[in-house]
Amino acid sequence: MTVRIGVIGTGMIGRDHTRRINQVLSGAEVVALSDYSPDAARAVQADLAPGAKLHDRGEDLIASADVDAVLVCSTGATHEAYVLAAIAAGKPVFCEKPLATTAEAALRIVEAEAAHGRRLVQVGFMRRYDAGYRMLKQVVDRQIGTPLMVHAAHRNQSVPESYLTPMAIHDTLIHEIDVLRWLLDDDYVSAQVVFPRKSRHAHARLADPQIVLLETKKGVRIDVEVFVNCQYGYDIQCQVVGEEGLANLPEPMTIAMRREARLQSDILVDWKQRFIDSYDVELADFIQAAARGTAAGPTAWDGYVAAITSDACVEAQESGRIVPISLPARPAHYD
Ligand SMILES: NC(=O)c1ccc[n+]([C@@H]2O[C@H](COP(=O)([O-])OP(=O)(O)OC[C@H]3O[C@@H](n4cnc5c(N)ncnc54)[C@H](O)[C@@H]3O)[C@@H](O)[C@H]2O)c1
Ligand SMILES: O[C@H]1[C@H](O)[C@@H](O)[C@H](O)[C@@H](O)[C@H]1O
Repeated sequence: MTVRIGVIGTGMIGRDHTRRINQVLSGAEVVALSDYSPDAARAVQADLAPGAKLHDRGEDLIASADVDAVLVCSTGATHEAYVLAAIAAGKPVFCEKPLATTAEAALRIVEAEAAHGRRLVQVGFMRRYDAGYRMLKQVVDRQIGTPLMVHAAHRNQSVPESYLTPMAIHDTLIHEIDVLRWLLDDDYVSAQVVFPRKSRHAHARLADPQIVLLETKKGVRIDVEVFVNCQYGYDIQCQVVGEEGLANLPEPMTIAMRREARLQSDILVDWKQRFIDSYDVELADFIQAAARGTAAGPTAWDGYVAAITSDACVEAQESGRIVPISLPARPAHYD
């Protein structure tokens, strides 16, 4: 069976996922496209999906009888409405992170999926599919004893002026929020944000860098440096310290070169390259599950927990205080 997919939002990641589905993966085809800007959808149609139908409204794409499953790749604030519409139509939906921009909105999605009675939502937390994080998880689970601390860093080379202080949480840290609770099999109980000296490369409305301190239910202490104008490249670091040893996330594969009396290797600059394989694997998982009329991978519940945690971190940014995080009990169907 070929899963007929409609993509809503044809910006950077919507375009890249369309390429992936039509040129890299098997079992699916992008048959419909929609974007708030019709030119963006037309450009992706011309470049990557000549047979796809263009829809002015995402809601019409979701309702179309030609579409079996939906990818929501529009800007974060628009996700909730499209995911709810896909659930109402009974169609599997892959939603890019964040699932929603507030915890209340994410909860509405969790409740709609529960009322539907079957999993339909996969959230685009692709790091869970990354070979490096998967290797790290195996080591953390079996070889370094009880985890005690995590030191992590999320560095982007630079960000545009439209990127504001809270986006360091909703847009960037959200990857660590999800992947670290998965890695540790744990949840968060509190968040604090502290601000080091500001980089001169950060614009007026962005505090950069930031250090986010999270504490988990099991007592693990986590520090994540978010530094989105680090200048030198795109760099994701993660070190777990356990009772019997420590483990580091592997660096991306690169050539170590000896030249002109220097040992050198390249550092990536573009986030699209850093997790390129994991995007392929997450969408392959989505396609396989969608062919069975359901969803796999990171759940709406994971998206909801990430939203609660993000909200706490933003409150911590604003208040300067340690903000408690309390999660409702996880519904049994997400076990
Ligand atoms: N998983 C990842 O690593 C990753 C990477 C990048 C982006 N993302 C997420 O993907 C989403 C899109 O990010 P992007 O970088 O592609 O942004 P982008 O700005 O390049 O593209 C967003 C597109 O959505 C369209 N859009 C806006 N409102 C819309 C609406 N109401 N209906 C339909 N289309 C609408 C815009 O016209 C634009 O073409 C964001 O939620 C972002 O956080 C995830
Ligand atoms: O939307 C992007 C994307 O999620 C990247 O993975 C992250 O490193 C960036 O900080 C964020 O702006």
